[in-house]
Amino acid sequence: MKRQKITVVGSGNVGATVAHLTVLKNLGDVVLYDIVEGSPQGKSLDLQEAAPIEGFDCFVIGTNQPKDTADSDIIVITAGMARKPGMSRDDLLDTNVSIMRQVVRQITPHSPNAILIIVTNPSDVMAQVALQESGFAPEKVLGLGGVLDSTRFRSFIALELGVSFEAVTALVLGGHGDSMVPLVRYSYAGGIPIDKLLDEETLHLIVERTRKGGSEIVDLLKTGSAYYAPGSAVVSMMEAILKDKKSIMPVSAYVSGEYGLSNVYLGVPVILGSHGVEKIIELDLLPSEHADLLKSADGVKRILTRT
Ligand SMILES: NC(=O)C1=CN([C@@H]2O[C@H](COP(=O)(O)OP(=O)(O)OC[C@H]3O[C@@H](n4cnc5c(N)ncnc54)[C@H](O)[C@@H]3O)[C@@H](O)[C@H]2O)C=CC1
Ligand SMILES: O=C([O-])CC(=O)C(=O)O
Repeated sequence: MKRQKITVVGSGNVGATVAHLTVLKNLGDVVLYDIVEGSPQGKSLDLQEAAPIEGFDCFVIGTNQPKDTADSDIIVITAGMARKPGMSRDDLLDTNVSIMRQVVRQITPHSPNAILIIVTNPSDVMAQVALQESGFAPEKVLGLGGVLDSTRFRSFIALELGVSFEAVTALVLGGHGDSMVPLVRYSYAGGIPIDKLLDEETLHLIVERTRKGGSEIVDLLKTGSAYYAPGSAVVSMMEAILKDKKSIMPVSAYVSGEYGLSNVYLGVPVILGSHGVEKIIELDLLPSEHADLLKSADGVKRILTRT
């Protein structure tokens, strides 16, 4: 069987965490790429040296050469600036859009069959930039958002109920920003709808905390943004693709008519497998939920016009 090859662009907090989790789960060989000399090389050697203890059989290399990423099955792009307190994700647009264009132009021609997972913020807009620059099919380009926002939502519900984290499933749709749409109606603990277990006011507080989940970490860290939960979210998406799991998860996908929306990346539930986004699932939304989704899409489209 061919060894799977995963390129992680950007060897900073999120990139290094993704690389670490990837090898711990034995998902494939990892190439860590960055423009800064020494950082990807040092981090990858450090990771490689954990192999005998952790029992993984993956090669990890660090590089500043795009050609070393050739023939990757998945390319995760985390290159770019992270926000600091007081900034929104959209404030990163101008800096990160030029980094995204440069990275996609340099890296993707070496791996024409790869699936791209875009992490760099604002991630819905960056996914669209990556789509344009790569010329890849839309189902092969997806963004991180919903899986991270949903794991935060799930964590807050589990903490409030004092139950197993695993027992909670929950869904967050929309753009990965303050107008994301946590769906209480599609969230369960042990199969029980959460509105049967928590009162309206508590649910409202949990929804608001989820919407501001990224900022909550930024305000605590002060020097950058979250990376452990984002790393886990990315690796769960990678695993779905590499193992052709047909997982149902909310990812930022290119919608073409679904939910009455077109030509925009937005968090929607999809079936994720070896072909990338294999199907977008259209849920029956209440008028208020649909209105929230449209509002969130408008926000993404507004930023898109500035690229
Ligand atoms: N979509 C999401 O849910 C999330 C998105 N993010 C975003 O991910 C990005 C990365 O965050 P961190 O890893 O915390 O930042 P970081 O500052 O720790 O790492 C960024 C890395 O990108 C590298 N880089 C910059 N320009 C590059 C280029 N042209 N080519 C290759 N590498 C380049 C830097 O040298 C640095 O190593 C940020 O934009 C952040 O907002 C972070 C968490 C979640
Ligand atoms: O908040 C940020 O800037 C990073 C991010 O997207 C998140 O943690 O949700």
